[in-house]
Amino acid sequence: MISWKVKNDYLVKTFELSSFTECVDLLNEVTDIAEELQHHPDVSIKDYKYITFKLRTHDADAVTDQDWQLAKAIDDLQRSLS
Ligand SMILES: C[C@H](O)[C@H](O)[C@H]1CNC2=NC(N)=NC(=O)C2=N1
Repeated sequence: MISWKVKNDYLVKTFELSSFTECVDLLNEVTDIAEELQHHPDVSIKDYKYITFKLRTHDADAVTDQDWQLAKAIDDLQRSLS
């Protein structure tokens, strides 16, 4: 699995899943953790099965530990759903 990369000042990862539904299911799970952490990703779904998360701490105008914490949580959720 491709790991998170810093691109244009965002921490970014694209997951190739099996379907649009799997992308939406992952996003629904991420919603809960984002609310818990009060830290929210930018999200896009492209070509029905590629979901991209872009993380950045707006308050700090940088990638911070909070982004890495959310990134790890997204990886854990994705693993738990697969
Ligand atoms: C008050 C609240 O905690 C902040 O506005 C949070 C909300 N969610 C956030 N999400 C992200 N990605 N970056 C932030 O700086 C941020 N700030």
